[in-house]
Amino acid sequence: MAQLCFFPEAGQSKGLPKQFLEYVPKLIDPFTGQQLLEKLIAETPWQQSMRIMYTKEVLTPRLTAWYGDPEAFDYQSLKSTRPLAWTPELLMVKNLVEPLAGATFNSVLLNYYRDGNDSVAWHSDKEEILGKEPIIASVSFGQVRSFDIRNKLNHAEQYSVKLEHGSFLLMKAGLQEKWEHRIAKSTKAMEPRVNLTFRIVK
Ligand SMILES: O=C(O)CCC(=O)C(=O)O
Ligand SMILES: [Fe+2]
Repeated sequence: MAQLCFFPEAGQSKGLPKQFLEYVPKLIDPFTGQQLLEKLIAETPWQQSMRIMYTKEVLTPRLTAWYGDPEAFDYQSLKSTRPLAWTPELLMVKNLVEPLAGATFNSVLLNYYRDGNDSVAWHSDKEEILGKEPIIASVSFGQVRSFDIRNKLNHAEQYSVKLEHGSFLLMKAGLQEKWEHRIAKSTKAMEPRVNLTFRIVK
């Protein structure tokens, strides 16, 4: 794997399980990042999905979109809609992250957090379709948001990384088994943020 910076910036809490995470604050320069952010917000066919919470159906508190190699997996057996075809912008970012991740991704899930009310609740990405010990590469644009992680067996063990505009976060093999993550809502005014999570769907 290429040599990465290990959390060189302030703003990251101490004690992060760095064996499972790599963070590069400036993978993409701010100007290019801003252009990508605006284009992704304007041109992505964003959807708001439903999920079951206890017994009620609720709207996911953010917008999402799914892109990928249509021939790489049987999306019908995944009970999923067909992924959208890669755009030049998404391929550009994919080509940047693959050498850092040491992996070739066949899909990307986009998350659009419109403001501080948008969030993703505690979860780990460990669906069967991602295989055992998945590697996920995450790239963020726009508003800096806190990526919190907590130990599944001891919720008091909690850390956070501030995901900056143009930054890269690698969730390495093993993270999803022991740790959960979230992007919490914020009562402070928040500008839009778009996050790309590159994944390998089996
Ligand atoms: O927005 C983020 O940084 C995290 C998104 C996430 O956890 C996911 O898509 O599974
Ligand atoms: Fe996640």
